[in-house]
Amino acid sequence: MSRTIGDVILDLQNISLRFGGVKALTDISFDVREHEIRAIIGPNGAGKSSMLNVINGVYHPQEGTIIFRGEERKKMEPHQAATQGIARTFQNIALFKGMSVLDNLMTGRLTLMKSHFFEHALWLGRAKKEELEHRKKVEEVIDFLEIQHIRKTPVSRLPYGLQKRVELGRALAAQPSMLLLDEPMAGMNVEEKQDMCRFILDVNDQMGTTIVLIEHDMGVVMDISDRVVVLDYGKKIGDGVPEDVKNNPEVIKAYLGAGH
Ligand SMILES: Nc1ncnc2c1ncn2[C@@H]1O[C@H](COP(=O)(O)OP(=O)(O)OP(=O)(O)O)[C@@H](O)[C@H]1O
Repeated sequence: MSRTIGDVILDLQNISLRFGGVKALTDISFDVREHEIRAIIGPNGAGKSSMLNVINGVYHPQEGTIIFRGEERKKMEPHQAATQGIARTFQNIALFKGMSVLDNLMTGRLTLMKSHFFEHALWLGRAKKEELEHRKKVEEVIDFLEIQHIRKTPVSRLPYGLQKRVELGRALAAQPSMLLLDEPMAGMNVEEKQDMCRFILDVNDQMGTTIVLIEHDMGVVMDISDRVVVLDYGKKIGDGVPEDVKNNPEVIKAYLGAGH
């Protein structure tokens, strides 16, 4: 599949979010188009993770409007985000460390499971059929991410870079139409970063998944993103294609000021 960037599917309008006296986001507006890779960048504490949490319903903004696939809301609820096909990964890996890679990926299917807990426990007809279907999808993700050799390994025994890949796998197991990635390459060596870049591009291209990503590595951001939004102290200071953002004086000043 060769991707074509489509219409706006997520439109964030005038979002403001406060925690007591801390203004995490002030009047932020930007949009995300179908199939694009949209990066959110900015110095530490700029409000990037808060923005992802607004998109997937973990944080509720005091002001603003979120329009996702034509539905307008003041806030998103986590279950709405999940059922509407939004999945995310976290800055600090949030896997079940004692469980195998396969079982961790199966937890990514939970929101899609229809049969009742008791049917699963008793392995009744519908549950059995459903579980086999979920297994099949998870095996597809395992093949896609080239992690067949570690499918039975407990996550705690894996090197950091592979744990990050498993976390991507768990998000993909939910077959999201939009994937929110919070620093997918943080703490990785060059080779691990190259692998992760390739997988992100493949997910976007072959699965058609729209990607919103926070990343500190500017080389990576400028290489793989279609458009970049820049936050600083909770305010938007830049938005556009990588070339424009790179040459935006306000962005350069914010980064130099932050010692990047
Ligand atoms: N749950 C919370 N309670 C109180 N303050 C919060 C909370 N979450 C974020 N903040 C504050 O909001 C501001 C933005 O934080 P956020 O984590 O969104 O920034 P960030 O750009 O993701 O930073 P980093 O690059 O360091 O991860 C910070 O001042 C932070 O302390």
